[in-house]
Amino acid sequence: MLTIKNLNKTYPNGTQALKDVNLNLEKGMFGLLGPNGAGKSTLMRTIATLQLADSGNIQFDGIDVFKQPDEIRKTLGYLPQDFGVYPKVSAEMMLNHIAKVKGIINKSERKDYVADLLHKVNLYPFRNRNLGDFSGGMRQRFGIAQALLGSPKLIIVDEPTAGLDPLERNRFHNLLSELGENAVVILSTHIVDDVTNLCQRMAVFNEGKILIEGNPQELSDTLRGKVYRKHIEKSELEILENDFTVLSNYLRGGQFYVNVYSESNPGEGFEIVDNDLEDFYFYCINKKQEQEAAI
Ligand SMILES: Nc1ncnc2c1ncn2[C@@H]1O[C@H](COP(=O)(O)OP(=O)(O)OP(=O)(O)O)[C@@H](O)[C@H]1O
Repeated sequence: MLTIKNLNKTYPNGTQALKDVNLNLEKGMFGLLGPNGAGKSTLMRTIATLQLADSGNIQFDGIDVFKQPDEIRKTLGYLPQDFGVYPKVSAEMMLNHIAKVKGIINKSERKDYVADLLHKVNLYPFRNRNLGDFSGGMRQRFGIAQALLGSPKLIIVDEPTAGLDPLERNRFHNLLSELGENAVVILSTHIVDDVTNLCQRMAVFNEGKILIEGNPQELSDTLRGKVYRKHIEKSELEILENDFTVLSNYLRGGQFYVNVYSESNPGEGFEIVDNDLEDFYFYCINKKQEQEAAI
């Protein structure tokens, strides 16, 4: 349904944010994982018709995104990373306005529709409050509501759960997975667990390129039996990094641990772990750095 072909983008300052990106996405949720500056937002903004690429093309259900931006906007729901609001307008008034712009002409139909959306994101009790008086999480939920207006068939959400408390995050996840039944949903996030839990397909994106694409579970399984954990003192980390492929280091219960990639048991004190997508993600990013170091 969404086809991205040979997409390239270099900003005027010389930063090459997209390097020959190719993707084919079908209905369902697609997760985009990548470190800061990988180019995720650039890709999202380009699909959302907010900026042009230097070359390449994007098609959605027969619509050429660059040539027919107005057509794609009719079927697009977009939640950007930084969602600005008009501070002196109430949530209900703003949604009502956007609904009108999106073509919901009938007044009472629009009222019901907006009320339903406000219920969905748990903002109905605050519908008359000005957006400027919303908390960060409430603002984010409002952003989600506006992205869902008009039953979009292509939904792009850039780090949508940032600032949401655990209850609202769950609520949003349920909402997104419902939407994924009828739409192409692209979820850009730093939260690896969200991709594991929600997405049928995913890609690891770094330095403007797709490093790998696939099903989260299948990708994670490629490392099965090759990730080992060891409890170490923090001061030992540097030595370990010289000898092993350290995927990550973290604290658990106040203790310092490393996860290491190895074809066989790396030695005393290491135990095999039930690896997850996060290990795979770090493995991809790490491998890329190793390849660059070897060149
Ligand atoms: N308007 C711009 N002008 C110049 N460089 C830009 C611009 N926007 C982004 N960049 C650069 O392009 C690269 C990709 O940025 P982008 O925001 O797309 O990454 P990202 O993966 O979304 O990062 P994050 O996870 O931090 O949001 C970065 O090096 C960034 O500094």
